[in-house]
Amino acid sequence: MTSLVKRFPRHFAWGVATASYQIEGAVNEDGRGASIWDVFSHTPGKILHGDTGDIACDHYHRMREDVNLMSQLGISNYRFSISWPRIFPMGYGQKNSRGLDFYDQLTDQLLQENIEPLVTLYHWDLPQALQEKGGWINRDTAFYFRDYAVTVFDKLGDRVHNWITHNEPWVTTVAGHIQGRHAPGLKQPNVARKVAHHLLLSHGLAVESYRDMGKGRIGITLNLHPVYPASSREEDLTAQQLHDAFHNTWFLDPVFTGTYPEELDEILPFDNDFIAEGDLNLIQQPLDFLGVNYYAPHRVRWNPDEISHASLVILPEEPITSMGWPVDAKGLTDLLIRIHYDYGPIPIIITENGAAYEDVVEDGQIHDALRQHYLEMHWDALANSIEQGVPVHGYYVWSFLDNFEWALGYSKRFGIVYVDYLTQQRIVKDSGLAYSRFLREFYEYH
Ligand SMILES: CO[C@H](O)c1c[n+]2c([nH]1)[C@H](O)[C@@H](O)[C@H](O)[C@H]2CO
Repeated sequence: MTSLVKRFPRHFAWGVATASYQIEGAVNEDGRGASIWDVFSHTPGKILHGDTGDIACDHYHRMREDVNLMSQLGISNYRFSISWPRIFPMGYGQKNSRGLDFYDQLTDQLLQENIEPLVTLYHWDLPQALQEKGGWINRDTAFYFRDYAVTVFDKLGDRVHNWITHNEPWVTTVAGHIQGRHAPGLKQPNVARKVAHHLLLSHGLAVESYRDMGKGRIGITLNLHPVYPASSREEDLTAQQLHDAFHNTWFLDPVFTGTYPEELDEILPFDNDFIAEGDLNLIQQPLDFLGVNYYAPHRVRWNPDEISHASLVILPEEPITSMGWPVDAKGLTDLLIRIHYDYGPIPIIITENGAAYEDVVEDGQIHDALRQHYLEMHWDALANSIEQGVPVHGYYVWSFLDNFEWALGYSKRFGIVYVDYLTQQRIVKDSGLAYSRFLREFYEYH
């Protein structure tokens, strides 16, 4: 492993990541308002096994224990998200001081343990009260988001210097408003362009506000995939182009060039009456970094029945995780090089990378060799990217803890720390111990 640590720069930020609804629990405590995920998870049939985030990892009550465990493992960077309905139970108006206090205490605890926070403002848990006013279909939500962001910047900005406005607006747009498999559970493709635009507008408003308030770094996190054609046939090359627009440039282009990709109009035609003068300038304002969530590449073949006119192809011989996602670390290198050369020298942080596998507790240990190998292959791919000139500044494992995996509930485990949901016991998996050893070597070397 020693050779690998030498391939990363001295100040490279190694960390772990989580998200509020997936780990906190305490959904009815200390003034928290309902989120769209509380409503969605309590709607019969939406979540596997009827699981909900009501308790999750009980992190709201175990925060100090969890931060201490990170410190024991030698983790020095922690990405977490803030639950908007803990701060504004109705989404706007009267703020909830006890909700702010939780994140205030979490931030102080992290800093006491020399762990640098990276805070995501929105990881999908919209206040239900705003959904009842139209949610992201309503342009007002973008401005309520800005006001929420300003409140959090004001409370934590003296100690938090690294911010992410949105986690994966594509998922909110597509899974939440086209496919219906995520909250708010809508199947309305005709609103998708508007939802995506309002999410991006809210990003721009938050960045603009931060520039007036803070001196730290702010970016956005996008879920991105390299897209490979299944063959050199013309139709598969067309599928690659359209799928790339649907999954990648739909959000990369407005953020970095202030335009929407024309290919998208073939897939999701729209009348641009919801785009106001100045919106795109606001959306494309300079960022300090791009957060990239990478798990797997997409290999596609032409399929006009799919919204992106493409179907994913999994090769019979390629290894997959328990999510059915291919294991292909070179895809990370290909993706980062493409971003670097298509969108300029923007610093990149891998804000999520990890794998779900079936974990078995044996004599109090979890020998998750497949997850450990997945992670180590991706660290090597990341080093290759850096050696090819891509300015990668950090990497966060998804996830620190096993947690609520959205529509799949607790059936999928991504953690480097195992959570026994009956007892809430934490058990560090072999992959977590390996990460700890790697970090120790890295810090000793540098
Ligand atoms: C294609 O994977 C996406 O980029 C993605 C994967 N994941 C995510 N986005 C979300 O940001 C996390 O909340 C999920 O728990 C995590 C694991 O599913």
